Amino acid sequence: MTDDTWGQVCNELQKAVGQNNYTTWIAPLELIDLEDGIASFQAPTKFMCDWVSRNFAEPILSELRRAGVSAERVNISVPSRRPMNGTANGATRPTVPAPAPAAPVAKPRKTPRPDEPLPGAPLDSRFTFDSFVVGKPNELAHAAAKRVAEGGPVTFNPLFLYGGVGLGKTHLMHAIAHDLQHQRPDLRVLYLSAEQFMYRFVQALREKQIMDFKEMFRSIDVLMVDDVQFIAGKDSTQEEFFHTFNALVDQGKQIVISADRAPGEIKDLEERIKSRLSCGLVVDLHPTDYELRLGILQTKTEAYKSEYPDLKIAPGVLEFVAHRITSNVRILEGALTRLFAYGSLIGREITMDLAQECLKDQLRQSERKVTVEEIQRKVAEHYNVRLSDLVGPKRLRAIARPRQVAMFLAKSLTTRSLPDIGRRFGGRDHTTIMHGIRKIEELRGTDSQLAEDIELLRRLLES
Ligand SMILES: Nc1ncnc2c1ncn2[C@@H]1O[C@H](COP(=O)(O)OP(=O)(O)OP(=O)(O)O)[C@@H](O)[C@H]1O
Repeated sequence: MTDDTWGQVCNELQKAVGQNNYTTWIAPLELIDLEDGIASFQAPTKFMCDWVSRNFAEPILSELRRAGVSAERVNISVPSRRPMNGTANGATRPTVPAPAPAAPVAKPRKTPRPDEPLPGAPLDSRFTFDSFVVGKPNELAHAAAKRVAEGGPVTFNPLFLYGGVGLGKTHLMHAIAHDLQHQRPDLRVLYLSAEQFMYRFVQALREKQIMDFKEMFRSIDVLMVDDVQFIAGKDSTQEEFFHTFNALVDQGKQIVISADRAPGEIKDLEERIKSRLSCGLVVDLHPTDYELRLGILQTKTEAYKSEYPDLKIAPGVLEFVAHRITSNVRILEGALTRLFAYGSLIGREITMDLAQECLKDQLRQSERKVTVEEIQRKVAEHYNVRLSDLVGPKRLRAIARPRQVAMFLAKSLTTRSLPDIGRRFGGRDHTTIMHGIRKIEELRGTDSQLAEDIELLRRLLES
């Protein structure tokens, strides 16, 4: 086979397997010879040799045949000793032509040694299992993380942790890494964010070090990737992540992933990746409840007090903060730090008044803003009427009463004016709204069912 024929085959292969796969897997192959119907290639690493044999031998063979080469089999091997130029036996052989334009000369490749430090993100020494407070909303995630941290046989792969901002995903991943470092120092554990994964991948491409990148990632025993939603829509990074993921899972290595939502809900993430991510254990960290928030505040206060024994905090203050700041743990921690700083600066006990004064901005921000539309939706659901009827002109009592309840709640739970509320109820006049509100105020005193409904709706809307 001439170099021209092979060049032609390569062009067709690029179309058949895609540019990315071609560059990663086929371009680095070295064509050795074609004898007795066997097309022999050499791959730079064992991993690559296995991967290409499993995934690309078929397309290579069929493109060879289409180019008129009589080949029956493709054989890929790894050179026992590779001289810098030429092949194992020293003869100069045609190399697979690279499709990309000339790029900087690649640095010599190196195989990762087990003792070589991994290019992960630094671990926060405060994020341990000891400092993680467990409550109902996070108990499953905590238990699963603990299991992975034992470093025993892989039971679920991957462990996929998801939840809203600041609920402890990163904390748990760091805690796993800390424990593994102590209990299983023999394991190569790598924690990094999906953004860092992409950055390293792009850097490897730029520096023509992609094989080093692949080998490094495939040498890991426990890989943890934080905020995986970041790679959604980034095609080449997704592709590389997918291959890394598969290679590790195939080798029985543990993977832990975190994201801000469930795999199936991450927009612009390839279907095959979503399905791969879902096939282990998917656990969500629920928003905190009052007990968990209070537990976190108490734990952090105790830790603070052990360092600053003079700190005095009046009874009820932590309960007040846990009750009022409900957004996420990061904001809760921020509020507590602010309280401590304030208390130590003025050198007084942190009382309820002081807490209210010091946290007024946070308290205002975390006040839940209920909208008129939300109220209408919830009321319509509760009374089983259509939303369009609730805001429409129908005067039937079965619709008029829920509508008045919604008007009443809109006035008491939002800051909207009566004319504004009227506009949101199908353009009604403000006097109609006022009439509706008065009617409900009156009835509430006598109709206990109505009073109960209103209380329930209020709680639902404010939760
Ligand atoms: N259950 C908990 N016990 C103690 N601290 C917690 C708990 N949950 C969260 N935290 C603390 O809250 C802060 C935010 O947590 P973390 O960074 O792990 O959130 P995250 O879920 O990764 O958020 P993001 O999606 O923004 O990355 C950290 O300081 C962490 O220690």
